[in-house]
Amino acid sequence: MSVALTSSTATKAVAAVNGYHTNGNATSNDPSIERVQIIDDEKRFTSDLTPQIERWGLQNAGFDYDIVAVFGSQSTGKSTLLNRLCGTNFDVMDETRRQQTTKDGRERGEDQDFERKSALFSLASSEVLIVNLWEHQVGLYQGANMGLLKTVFEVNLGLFGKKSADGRSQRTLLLFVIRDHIGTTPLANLQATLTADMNKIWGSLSKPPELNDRQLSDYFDLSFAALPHKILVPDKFEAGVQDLRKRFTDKSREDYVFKPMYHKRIPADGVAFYMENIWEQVQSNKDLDLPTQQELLAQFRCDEIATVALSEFNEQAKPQRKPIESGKVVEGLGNMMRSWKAGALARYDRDASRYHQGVYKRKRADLISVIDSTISPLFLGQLKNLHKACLVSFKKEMVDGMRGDSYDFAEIVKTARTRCEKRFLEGAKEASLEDTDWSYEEEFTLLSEEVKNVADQCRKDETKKMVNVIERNFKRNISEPVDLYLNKATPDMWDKVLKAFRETLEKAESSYLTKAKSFSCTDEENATALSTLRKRAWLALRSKIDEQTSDAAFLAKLRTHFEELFRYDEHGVPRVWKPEDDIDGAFKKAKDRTLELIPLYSKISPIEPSLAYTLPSETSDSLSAEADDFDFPSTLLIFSETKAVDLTNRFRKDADAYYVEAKRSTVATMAQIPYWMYGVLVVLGWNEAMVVLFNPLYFAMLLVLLASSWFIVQMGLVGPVFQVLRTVGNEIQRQVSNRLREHFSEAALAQPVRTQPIEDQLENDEIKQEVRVKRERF
Ligand SMILES: Nc1nc2c(ncn2[C@@H]2O[C@H](COP(=O)(O)OP(=O)(O)OP(=O)(O)O)[C@@H](O)[C@H]2O)c(=O)[nH]1
Repeated sequence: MSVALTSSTATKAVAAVNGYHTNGNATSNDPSIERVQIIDDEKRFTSDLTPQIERWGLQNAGFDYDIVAVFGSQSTGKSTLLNRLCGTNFDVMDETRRQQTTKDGRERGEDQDFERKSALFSLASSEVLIVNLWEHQVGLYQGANMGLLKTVFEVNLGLFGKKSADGRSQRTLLLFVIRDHIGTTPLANLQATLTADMNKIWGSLSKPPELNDRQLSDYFDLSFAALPHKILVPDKFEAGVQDLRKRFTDKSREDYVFKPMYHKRIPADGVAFYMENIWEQVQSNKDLDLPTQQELLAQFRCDEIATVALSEFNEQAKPQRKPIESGKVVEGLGNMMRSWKAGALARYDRDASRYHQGVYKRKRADLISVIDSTISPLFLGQLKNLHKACLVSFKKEMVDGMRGDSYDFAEIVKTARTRCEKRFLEGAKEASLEDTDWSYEEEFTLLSEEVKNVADQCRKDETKKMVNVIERNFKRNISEPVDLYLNKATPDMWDKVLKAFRETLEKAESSYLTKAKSFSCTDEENATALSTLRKRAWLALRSKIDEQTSDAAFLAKLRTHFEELFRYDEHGVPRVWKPEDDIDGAFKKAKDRTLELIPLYSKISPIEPSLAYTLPSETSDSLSAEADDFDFPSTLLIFSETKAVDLTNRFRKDADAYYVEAKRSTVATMAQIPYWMYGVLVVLGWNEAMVVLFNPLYFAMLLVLLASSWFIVQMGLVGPVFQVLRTVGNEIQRQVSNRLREHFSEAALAQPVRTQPIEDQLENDEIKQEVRVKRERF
């Protein structure tokens, strides 16, 4: 596809730029053939070029476009030629009216400067500059407008004299189209004349000193074409134009005009900006340095392209920001980021790689760094979320693993840690992009530390649990021996208790050590746990002892002991006190021996010194959060002195009560019926017994009575029958008493037997008083 650009004669060169589009009303609605006036009458560059390039469908054409400019005197058929060569629709002057379509210099006044600038602009922009002239103008310096050409060459040297950044000189094709060629003078001759003229002009140029030795051929290729007379031989003219057109369209031809070396290498999407820049430079009369222009253009365009690529990239990245910020691990984030980045770079490369390579590469590096810095928060967020998720699943795995009764703690930690770290590393690697300085090492170290802390905490909890279980078992195991030994007060009682304590503790310790192996506890931890265990065991023992030596329990023990001594004889037979028995002596002995137990129980002190157990006082319970002030020696003491005195007193009261009871029982024995009374009864009751035996009725009743008694005894109903009888008797007695009370006065009934009061025989005044009160109340 070609874009045509026209220029004009020396006087019309200014108009030429405008003239390209002067009558630029579209003759068709087809946007692909719409025209645009690039520079208006006010020398302003149009803002409509970029949209027009899009409408032409050239936006993404890259280098696949060409620019041709035409240069020539007024009304030399420039529009006619371009319309035929390039399919444009420039207005052609009406042949009958001879009014030019390109605005004349006369209309805008003689503006040599604008003329020069427009020529300059045309040359800088196009690959092929058509120099359009009548045959008869050949060899005529003024007529062929060679003055302007000279200027163009001079400026051109300023423009293209220097080599571009990539080392090549910008070349332009000058295509001389000789119009109304009659044929008298062969084209070769005309060509030679024009070439000679060109070289002459070149020679007369005032060149910059450093370019003094440069030839015309260093910058320009000359090419020639002749067209027959359009009016006289229209058919031949049209055929000639069609033939010339092939040089514009057929790439395979050797004389194809748009050779790549003439191309300005400006991508189509940057042409507008490039042209505008050139025009601005031309306008401000600055020295035109095309390589710099190309660089400037590249910077501008690369920025634009990068911005587009970046906005597309941001659109893609945006939806992932929320889930990551909300703490979610986005699966396949790395792949997504990779594909966004690759997409953005591909987009950039496609459009920007055609521009100045240095700029393109520099901007590409900038783009990469912007992309990386945009997605690096996603990467960091993903790492953080991964860290959290891995830690949570590690904890869960630990908890699940420790749910059963039998498990290998070390194995559970190992498996869970390996899985957690593997998951993190896989996720982190997936999210890391190549060619970045992103690192997940720090996060990984943090995770490893936290995993270790969690594992340590679990181990501590487990150790605590284990110590608690062992402690419970210990308590269970120590309970029975302590009960047994403390209930039987013997001098070596504490030896037995401590021996049982040591044995049970040894078992508990070895059970701890066996289990602790799978926990991979350190020696230090083991030492702490064992010392805690010992302390707790000791306290458990002590609490068991406390249970056995509580006031009530201990007094009961003393009473039992005393009873055994006082109420039972040495064979364990209960004593029945007789008046002649030495109750006082037995009482004193039993009491003294019982009181001996108080010092025995008051302190944990074995007879065998090796059995004595000690714990360092600073032993702390590292597995319990409670602060404690443990003082081992004080735990050996069961009763204080005061407490011992108190217990002694309380026991004495109990013992005295026993003594009173014993004394009473002798009084009760004394109150029994004397044996001789039974003899008197037999003698006096003999007659009555005989009557019963010899009276058939009484005898039968006696038999019935005896049979009933035998039956009751056989059925084991003696107890219930006595109970019934007792109840009935009591009731009768109560009834009789009531009746009697009604008939007799209290004075007649109250005739107490005067005996010496029992309390007078007691030693203790307090007990005396108590017995007295009780008796009076009774
Ligand atoms: N004799 C002759 N006349 C031509 C030729 N080509 C075009 N014309 C006629 O010349 C007149 C001017 O043609 P244009 O194509 O408008 O010329 P132009 O150079 O574009 O004119 P301006 O833009 O006004 O400078 C028209 O009437 C054409 O028909 C040619 O090769 N020979």
